[in-house]
Amino acid sequence: MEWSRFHRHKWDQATTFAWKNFSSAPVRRMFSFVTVLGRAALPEDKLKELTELTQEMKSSYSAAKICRYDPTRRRLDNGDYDYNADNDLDNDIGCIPTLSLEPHLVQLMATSRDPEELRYVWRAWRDAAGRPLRGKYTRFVELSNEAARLNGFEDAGDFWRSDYETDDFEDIIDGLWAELRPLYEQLHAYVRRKLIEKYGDTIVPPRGPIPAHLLGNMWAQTWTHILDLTVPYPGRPSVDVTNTLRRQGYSPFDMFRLSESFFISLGLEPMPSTFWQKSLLIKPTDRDVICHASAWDFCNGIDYRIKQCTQITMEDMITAHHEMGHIQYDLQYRNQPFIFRDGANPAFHEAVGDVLALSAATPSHLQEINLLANVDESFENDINFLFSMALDKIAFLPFGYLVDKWRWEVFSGEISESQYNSRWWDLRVNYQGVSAPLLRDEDDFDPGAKFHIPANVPYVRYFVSFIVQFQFHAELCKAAGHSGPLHRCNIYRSAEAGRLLRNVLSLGKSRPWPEALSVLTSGRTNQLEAGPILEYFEPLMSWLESQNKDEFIGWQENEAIVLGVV
Ligand SMILES: O=C(CCC(O)(O)[C@H](Cc1ccccc1)NC(=O)c1ccccc1)N[C@@H](Cc1c[nH]c2ccccc12)C(=O)O
Ligand SMILES: [Zn+2]
Repeated sequence: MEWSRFHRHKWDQATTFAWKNFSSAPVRRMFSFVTVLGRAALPEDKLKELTELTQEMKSSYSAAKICRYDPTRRRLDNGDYDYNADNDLDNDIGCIPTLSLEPHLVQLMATSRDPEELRYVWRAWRDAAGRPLRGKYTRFVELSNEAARLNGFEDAGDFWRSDYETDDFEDIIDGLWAELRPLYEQLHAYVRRKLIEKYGDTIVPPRGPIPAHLLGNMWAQTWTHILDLTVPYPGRPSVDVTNTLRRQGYSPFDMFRLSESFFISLGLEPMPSTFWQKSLLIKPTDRDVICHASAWDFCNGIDYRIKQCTQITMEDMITAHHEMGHIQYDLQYRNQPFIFRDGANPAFHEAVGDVLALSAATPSHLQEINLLANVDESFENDINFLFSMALDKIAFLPFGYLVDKWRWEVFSGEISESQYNSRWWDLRVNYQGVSAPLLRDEDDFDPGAKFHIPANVPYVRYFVSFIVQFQFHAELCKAAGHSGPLHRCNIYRSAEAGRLLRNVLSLGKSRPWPEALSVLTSGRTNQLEAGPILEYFEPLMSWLESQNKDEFIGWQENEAIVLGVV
């Protein structure tokens, strides 16, 4: 509470100055930030309620557990699994919920190929993590909007979008999605065909949305875990090096060291020594922690930490790069005035680590660090690599887009509490072309089963990051003197690429992000552009179009197969 009283006092002071007329642009910029108080603008009692609500939602989500799938458990007369059997203990088959999202359910959703087990896990997680938050969320929205209005914004969504310092942000996002949707639809059609080959067309509708539980991820936001079912040219060395990492005895620390060595090879900063002592890289066994990965800057130029419940998988190696990218950005702008120690916009912060991972994940780099056997640069291997990258970077786009589309409409009141879940599934079908594998209603709260909703972390930053990271990749590859297809570029050890990256990251938030983009591109552009990501995936787009020539592209909502559960 102390801090907010001090903060409000500074706010009162700052808002009394006629700072908007100050002659110095950086000083005006500083005042424009320090006069935004956020939730501390609320009266004490409401601030307390909002803080407690957020804490309750986060701990409820982090503690959620489900029972093991047991196919022998009682079934309804229509043959469906009786989910309620878990709870009424009188028939002595009640269970003890023991499975957590990380690592158990992540692992199950990635590796199970039993549609019934997948459907059980998909639903049980939403019962345990999403449903209990529904009532809290409505009050949370009210208080968040009140705080935003006290800061002069329309609502909390308006406040969040202000981080991008442009009044046509939604148009920009819509335009980028329109450019990328054709590529997504081609990937979606190809993957749907492969899932029909695996599971049959009674489960996967040939012209409809893909049931969300079959895509290898709890939210169907990344499809990398069904690479084995969908890879274009099977029988070649897999670019998923999970097994090699395990065979070579990699520890979580080794994976973070691997990421650090990539940063150092570019001339960027090593992790401070305290990082290795104070970070939490392994899930503790004695207490519940919030396992969702995060990176922390303790604002003293020394103490920086990552918290990640790391598994030895390729996915977690990529995430390690992502998290370390946050720390690297923190280190690069640590000499800026305090108020400017932030990303040029939130997407830049999400992009840093991913840019390096675009090089680190290339087959040539994986060979260089002995994680992949020598593979020849054949057309088939190229397509396999691009396809596996698309299962992450392209599959994610509509999800990255729709999460905050839903939240902005909740904050603005376009979506009322009675529509939370139906509007969520409208967006999931419309943008992502995925459907719920069983009936949903307004007792469910499926958005709440995704970390960023209870944790109140904005999400469109990832959509923008997945686009801008390819602009970074293209420019750094140019600086590194790369020639040839963009997807083969590896900037490892390039001092020139490192210098350009440092020039952009060290700006922090001292300049509007278009100026940071102008530095990145040597003045060629200052806008978000889909060109680089489309260029990167161009060979795959042509290949998919030829593979899909007899395929139904897109999906019809009424084709969705939804199995009712009484
Ligand atoms: O949430 C994350 C990674 C976590 C984070 O690093 O973005 C973390 C989220 C967070 C924010 C606030 C409190 C707790 C967690 N963000 C940070 O740690 C962070 C650090 C410094 C500045 C800004 C954010 N990724 C998203 C999007 C995503 C999916 N697949 C990916 C692959 C690579 C990179 C991102 C993703 C997700 O898992 O759905
Ligand atoms: Zn992040």
